Amino acid sequence: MKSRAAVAFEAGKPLQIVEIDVAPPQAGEVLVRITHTGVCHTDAFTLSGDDPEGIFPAVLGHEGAGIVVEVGEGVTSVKPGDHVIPLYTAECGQCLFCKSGKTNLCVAVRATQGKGVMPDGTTRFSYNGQPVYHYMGCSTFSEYTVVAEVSLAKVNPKANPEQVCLLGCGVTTGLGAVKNTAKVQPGDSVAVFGLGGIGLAVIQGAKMAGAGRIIAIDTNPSKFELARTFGATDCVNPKDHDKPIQQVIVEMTGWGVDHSFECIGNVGVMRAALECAHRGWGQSVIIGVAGAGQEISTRPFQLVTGRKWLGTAFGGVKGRTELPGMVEDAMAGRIQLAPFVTHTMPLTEINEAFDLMHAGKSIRSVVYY
Ligand SMILES: NC(=O)C1=CN([C@@H]2O[C@H](COP(=O)(O)OP(=O)(O)OC[C@H]3O[C@@H](n4cnc5c(N)ncnc54)[C@H](O)[C@@H]3O)[C@@H](O)[C@H]2O)C=CC1
Ligand SMILES: N[C@@H](CCC(=O)N[C@@H](CSC=O)C(=O)NCC(=O)O)C(=O)O
Ligand SMILES: [Zn+2]
Ligand SMILES: [Zn+2]
Repeated sequence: MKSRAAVAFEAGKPLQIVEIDVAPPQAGEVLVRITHTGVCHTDAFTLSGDDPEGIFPAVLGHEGAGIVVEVGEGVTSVKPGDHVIPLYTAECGQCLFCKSGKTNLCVAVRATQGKGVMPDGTTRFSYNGQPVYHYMGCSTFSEYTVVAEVSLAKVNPKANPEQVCLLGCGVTTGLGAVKNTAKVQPGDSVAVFGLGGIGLAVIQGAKMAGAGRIIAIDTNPSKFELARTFGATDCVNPKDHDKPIQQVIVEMTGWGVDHSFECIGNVGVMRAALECAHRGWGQSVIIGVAGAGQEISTRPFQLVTGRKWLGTAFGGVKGRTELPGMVEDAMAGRIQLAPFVTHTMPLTEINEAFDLMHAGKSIRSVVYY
């Protein structure tokens, strides 16, 4: 079948809106009509050419909501008409990782997903007879996409897709990082570096966890108002200080914060986030994705004196098990999604979403089909 799609033909170039061919779902696969998709910084990261797993031409996008159109052989957990959120972190329930009870990092389709193909090693997308690759197992920048059954969470059909698509990545990652990775406790102090969709979701999660002081840090002060709305108690612009930001945070708090979160993808800031954690027990969670060849560093003394460095993917959330409940929470107002959606646009204007992100003018742009 034909599908309108925004294709990344080349790194560093705008997406092109074209009509691609989408082959039918094979065994264990599902054809989904995407109705809405958020644009996450990770899409921009891969488009920039910095992603070691980046492969072109590809249909990017991984923060979507849609409706099942057709299922391949053997698919039993979803049927045509079901409302779904594609998952870049699958949940098969059978692999070593799923069964461990220790992680959400299912490996069922991860190896082929990283190569831009479906589990059988081939792609369902083509343009002018040439292969176009999948992305993060989702490819939500195509109106019709093919996804592995294990990469779909079935959700309440009454949910607003313009908002719940954000549970496909940004908001879930931030909330989950607080709850599952850092395990923030009532009264704990928190520092959040980077106030995009991820950082603001961390702030929302910290507030929900009953955190005491929540320090929001960004070089773009236009982000502070929304950060305060979500629960930030202090807002800090590193550019206003003539000393390292970690020193600023330590001086503000005495010994540093109980938890810090890096939500940018900047290895220098990752170091600062670790070094503003409390002596003896402070921990720092890396959420941001850094480019190929980048490495983190700090003095080992920072760890010797009790700080911990952690990381999280999709906030440690098991998508098929937990997303349906998170959608219910959003519908009941227990999770706020509306404030994240600063812009909406049709697919034809998707490049504007990237421009707004790079200009620091958006939190989330949601594209509709
Ligand atoms: N680990 C995971 O599962 C996930 C990771 N990510 C990653 O999280 C990061 C954030 O994503 P988004 O919120 O979508 O990005 P965004 O671009 O919307 O927000 C980033 C924020 O960081 C701020 N910033 C940039 N440099 C800074 C600096 N030196 N100091 C302080 N603030 C600075 C920007 O002004 C902006 O407000 C990206 O690296 C993305 O790839 C995103 C989703 C899931
Ligand atoms: N492909 C990159 C790494 C990209 C990455 O770290 N992705 C995050 C999700 S970012 C979402 O917006 C993640 O969950 N990683 C775990 C995974 O299994 O991909 C590289 O190769 O460096
Ligand atoms: Zn994302
Ligand atoms: Zn698994």
